[in-house]
Amino acid sequence: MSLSSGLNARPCVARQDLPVDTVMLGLPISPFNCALVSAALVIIYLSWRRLGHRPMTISPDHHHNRNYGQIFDLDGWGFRRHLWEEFPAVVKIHAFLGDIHLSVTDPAALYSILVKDQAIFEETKIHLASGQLVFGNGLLSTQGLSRLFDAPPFELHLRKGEHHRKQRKLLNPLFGTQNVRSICPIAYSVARQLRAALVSKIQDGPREIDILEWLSRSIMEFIGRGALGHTFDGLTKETQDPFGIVIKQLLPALSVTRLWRELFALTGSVTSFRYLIENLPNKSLQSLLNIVGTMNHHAEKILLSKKVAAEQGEDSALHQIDEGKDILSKLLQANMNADDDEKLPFDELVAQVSTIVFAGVNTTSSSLGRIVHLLAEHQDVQDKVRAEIAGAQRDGQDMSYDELAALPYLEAVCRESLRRYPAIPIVAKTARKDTIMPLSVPIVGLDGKRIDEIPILMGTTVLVDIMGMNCSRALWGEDALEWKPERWMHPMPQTVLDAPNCGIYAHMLTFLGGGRACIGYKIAQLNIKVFLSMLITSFKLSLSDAPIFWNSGGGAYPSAEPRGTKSELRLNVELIR
Ligand code: HEM
Repeated sequence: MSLSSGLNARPCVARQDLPVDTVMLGLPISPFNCALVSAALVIIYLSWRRLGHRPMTISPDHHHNRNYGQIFDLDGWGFRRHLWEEFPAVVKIHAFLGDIHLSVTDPAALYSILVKDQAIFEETKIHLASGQLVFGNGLLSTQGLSRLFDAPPFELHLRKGEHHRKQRKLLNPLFGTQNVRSICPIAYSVARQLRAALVSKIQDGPREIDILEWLSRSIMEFIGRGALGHTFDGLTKETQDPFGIVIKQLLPALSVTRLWRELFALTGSVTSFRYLIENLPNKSLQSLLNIVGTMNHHAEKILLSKKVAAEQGEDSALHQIDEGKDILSKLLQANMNADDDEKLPFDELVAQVSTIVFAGVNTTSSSLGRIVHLLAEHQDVQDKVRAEIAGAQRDGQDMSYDELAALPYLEAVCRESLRRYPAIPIVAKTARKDTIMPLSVPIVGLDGKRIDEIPILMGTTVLVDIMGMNCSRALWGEDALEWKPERWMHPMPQTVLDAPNCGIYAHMLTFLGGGRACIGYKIAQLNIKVFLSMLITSFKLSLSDAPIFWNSGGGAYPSAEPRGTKSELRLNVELIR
């Protein structure tokens, strides 16, 4: 076949030096080359099966011929919006190597994917395999809720069953309101450092500043101290903590290696996936591995120091940063007190450390960055939020978690920004067995037939269009695409209340829903509100001449040029108090 002929056509110089029994398809026999050839054969077989043999009855003829790359394009906003507007509910997307994905915005279908049938709709292969490679067995990468899926080859290679649920059971209470309340003073302490850093930049008068840089550093510091009991010192030292540096490098490193990871995930095995990545002499992949190595080394160091403190009991807590109020210290305590079969092993605890920083920092920076950008554009809203906070503060004292949560206009601004501009606009899930996906409202296929529900075949990937549902006109009204904090000062539209509620937050999908919803959403809200209240009462933020483009892709971030790879958000900052 063409694979072998292609390889045989290569110059034979290298082969002539080798004994006959050490070559295979023109490559020297080594474990890596065997794996490479096997992987290539599996990938070719899978692509052939997808292209030629995949039944096309899985979705309505509501299909779209454009490339899947457009959905994840850095400038994919327009294309996605076109999809929701032209094809509400469900649309067929042509994906990698001829695969078909369904992009979904229908609330009943989303309820089925995220809540009712969440055991069927698991994380995609690339998500799980990459997560295993990068974090090990952390929350983002352990397999889900069900023992249903024992079908080879993919599931055989992942640790199955209740793994993810077991981790959530131990971790969920630690991210609850009580613990979030107790880290509120840490948020204020970091907010004051943020204020001091900005004040030092504008001593000589108002100035244009890349505010995102400072927000990201502060959020990293808050998550470091509040969640891990570790200071990155990102606001005080010029040199940055090595753990902080690699955490920042991880997302870009994952983006540039996406194609390789997509390809290797097709082998259906985490072991082969890891083997291929570790052995392919490719600069980007090797750089990803270096980042992962450094990140895990530091995560382990943090955990070991916390573990020693936890074992020494309460006295040692007093000597720790923020007196051991952080979530990791509490996790270690909970793990020590848990029954043997509920305990997490050491490697799974290490995996949670980098998972939490990775999942928390970029998303919160992006969301807070978006809010300050919107407030710079809408000075009237900025003034109103400032007046509300100033009116509620007693003698300049920090407001408690509950007092902040009770400010209606601040809440409205946060909700509306998180609704209209979710930091993660799309996530993907794969059906692990054949199922039926219901629809709230029947749709009409291109053949004119009415479609009430959609049969989904095992292996089909569905794209949960978070932004599409958050901005659905059918749910939120004709003004759904406008940013209007005032909408939250009135009762929610009946259409939203009547739709199946699949999100954990304010009837929207920004923090997703179901068993894999964001575990840190209360921390994110606390973080956003404390930092915002400090910023808005100290500074006036306004637009400068610097251009700002919001890029899409896996997660939203601003840059100074379209499709910019460097994130930045330059605003004018003026001290007012
Ligand atoms: C505004 C800020 C945030 C947004 C918009 C956000 C959004 C999300 C979304 C959409 C998911 C699901 C991802 C997927 O299924 O692929 C998720 C998961 C997760 N988030 Fe967040 N997040 C935010 C802040 C945080 C914070 C502050 C933390 C931790 C301190 C955190 C920790 C996590 C973890 C550990 C998961 C994985 C949960 C699991 O699979 O069980 N997030 N987040």
